[in-house]
Amino acid sequence: MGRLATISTCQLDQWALDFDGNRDRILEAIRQAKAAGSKLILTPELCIPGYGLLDHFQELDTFTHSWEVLAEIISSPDAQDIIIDLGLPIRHNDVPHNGRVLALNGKILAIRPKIDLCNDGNYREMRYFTPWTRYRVDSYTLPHEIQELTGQTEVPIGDIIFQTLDATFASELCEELWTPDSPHIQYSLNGAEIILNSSGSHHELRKLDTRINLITNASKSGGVYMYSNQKGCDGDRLYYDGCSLIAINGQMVAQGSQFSLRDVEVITSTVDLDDIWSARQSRSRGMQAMKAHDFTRVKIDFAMTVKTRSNPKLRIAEAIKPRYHKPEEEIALGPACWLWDYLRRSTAAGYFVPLSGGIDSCATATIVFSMCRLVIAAIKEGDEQVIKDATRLCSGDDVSKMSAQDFCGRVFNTAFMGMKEQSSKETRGRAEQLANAIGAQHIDCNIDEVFNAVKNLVSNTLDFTPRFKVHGGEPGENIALQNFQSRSRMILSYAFAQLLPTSKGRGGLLVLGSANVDEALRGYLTKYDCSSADINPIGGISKTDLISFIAWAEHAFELPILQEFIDATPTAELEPITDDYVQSDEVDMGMTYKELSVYGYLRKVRKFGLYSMWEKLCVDWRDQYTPGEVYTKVRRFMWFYAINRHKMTTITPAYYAEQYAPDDNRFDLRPFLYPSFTFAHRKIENELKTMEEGEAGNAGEK
Ligand SMILES: Nc1ncnc2c1ncn2[C@@H]1O[C@H](COP(=O)(O)OP(=O)(O)OC[C@H]2O[C@@H]([n+]3cccc(C(=O)O)c3)[C@H](O)[C@@H]2O)[C@@H](O)[C@H]1O
Ligand SMILES: Nc1ncnc2c1ncn2[C@@H]1O[C@H](COP(=O)(O)OP(=O)(O)OP(=O)(O)O)[C@@H](O)[C@H]1O
Ligand SMILES: NC(=O)CC[C@H](N)C(=O)O
Repeated sequence: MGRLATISTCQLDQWALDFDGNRDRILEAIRQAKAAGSKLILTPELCIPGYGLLDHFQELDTFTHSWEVLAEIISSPDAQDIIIDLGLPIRHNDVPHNGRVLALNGKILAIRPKIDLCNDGNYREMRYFTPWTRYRVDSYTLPHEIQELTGQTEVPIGDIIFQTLDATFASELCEELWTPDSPHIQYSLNGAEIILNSSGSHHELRKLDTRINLITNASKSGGVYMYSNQKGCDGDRLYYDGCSLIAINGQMVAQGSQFSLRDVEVITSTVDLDDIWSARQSRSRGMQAMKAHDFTRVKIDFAMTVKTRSNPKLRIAEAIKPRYHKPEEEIALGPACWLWDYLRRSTAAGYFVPLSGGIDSCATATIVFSMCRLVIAAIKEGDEQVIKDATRLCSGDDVSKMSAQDFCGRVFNTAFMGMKEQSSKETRGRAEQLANAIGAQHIDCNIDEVFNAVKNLVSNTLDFTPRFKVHGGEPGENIALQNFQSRSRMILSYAFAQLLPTSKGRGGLLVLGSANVDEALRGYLTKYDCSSADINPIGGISKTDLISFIAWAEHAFELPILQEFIDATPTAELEPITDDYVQSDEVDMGMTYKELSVYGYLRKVRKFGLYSMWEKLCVDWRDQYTPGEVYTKVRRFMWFYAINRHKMTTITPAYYAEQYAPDDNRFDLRPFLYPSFTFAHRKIENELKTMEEGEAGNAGEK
């Protein structure tokens, strides 16, 4: 008894097309795994070029450079005597595949191409890769340079199981785990002891639970399941959230961090492969195993395990409980890590936020502060890369003794841009107090001059003076006047971001947006106002989640001022305040933020049209609203959604965090010029009529 295998997985903060950096991070992970006594290391999906290359996967250079980097890795003296599982695109018979290359001691063992590609939501793998056919195995002719390096010409490529002298394992790539008929089922029935899952899986609020359930379920009938994921922002809207882990027989024994600024994190465990035996001793499994597909086995002349007796001190990993963050923590940490990667990789000098005193820009600013807290914590832990990047951002100054507030003051500027009449002293005061509390450099100014200049120019040119609604103006005039203000703020934001003394990096300060996912869905924003920014950390987060986040951050970040943001009624402050009128978001929108979350979920996640949405809500909301009232609500939502959909084509790139994000650029592809939904309206109205007639009939019978 006792076949002890010490094995490693890792999470790497790769960057699309950063071949040098990606290679260095992979080699560092291999070094750390070897230092921990590992005989096998798993790396994330497509980790050599990076996962998020999108159409760069169609370039031949990407294939060539990936092999060149692979050659550098496998020939490195640091990468010997350990089985290495690497991710790169593979061209076989001129068909592109998303592949894994397994190597040992400078030789290629075999190639495992991905069978089930991911093509939902943000994923477009079918655009660049062809799925490998299940159970197929071919011979692959290695690129000439690799032939020269390894002395090999051909290696097996396909759906295979690997067999060392003392253990068996097989690869399963990311999405393959998420399918109903995952390859690991057949591998496991064939006796494969370890499944190696390499992933490029992004953060989404409350998603980790699904991932961990899939992994623990995949190993519950006996076996080891290793999971390796990318981490960080690799050049796009997604944050890959690590959580690489090792499980055995349905129980987790190791889990990597979900959010951290560490570029390389290696997770190593020693597992006893003989522990798998007992978990596989059911006759029903045995009978299924007799009928399992017979896989090609790639034999490896290498021992992965040691006997317990030869190393009695080796500690076998024990079961641990999965670690989940609360959604509020996920909001604080995920976008903060993403912002840090974006800042250091863009080489900009810092961030700028137009701070209104409302909850959304407050959330964006608090996330920047969260980033500063993470940076300072990483500096204290001695993270060399973070120290280097932070020192650059602070113009070479010593960062070792800085507080989060000190660092924030070096990389973050905010500005309140008020109107003398419309901006209340409360919003102005809140903005300033928040900036002071987090240490940001703050500007307080009024934009009346710009507003009046635009208004006068337009009035003189058109010989027509627009008036606010409260002064007797028509809706169109009222909105035009609001938009003069909001669009001027956008121009001023860019002017400040470019010219503030802190703007010493390439591109100055990056302007952050703070339109939330619900406003985007309803179109409650002015096109090209401050909703237009460089990037937006909260554009994929709902208003309700943002409020909970601010409530959490008040205590977690010791910022008492945040309570005042929660207590305030959300208002755009774009219309003059009078004795009996203060503009309020939910009144303006004609729906609540809570309702918007429901519509967003039904439209995108449940894939409901107007009619199905009405049917569903007639049931879900039956205690509050009649079917007729539900119809009015759904119809109103779809109307605003449709007339404002064009705003999604230019919406600022946002951290993707919510399943119902309406971002038209990558995630939610739909038309932006809609007809009115007369067909669905008529159908519902007919049904309402039938319902009314039925009720009248029933009443008559009584
Ligand atoms: N089908 C179509 N395809 C392409 N473009 C189309 C279009 N229809 C209109 N447009 C364009 O869009 C323009 C109308 O959109 P836009 O200029 O944005 O203006 P609009 O949506 O009419 O008004 C902005 C709304 O957002 C509210 N707001 C503004 C600022 C902040 C907040 C907040 O608290 O969050 C709320 C404000 O109170 C108002 O209700 C048209 O003038 C036209 O240029
Ligand atoms: N007085 C202001 N000073 C600075 N920026 C402002 C001001 N008013 C609005 N903004 C910017 O414009 C964005 C959208 O405006 P608005 O406040 O109307 O909408 P919001 O999405 O409800 O945001 P918030 O909750 O931050 O107020 C804000 O998030 C903020 O970045
Ligand atoms: N890269 C992939 O195959 C992604 C798979 C899966 N849908 C996830 O989000 O993790």
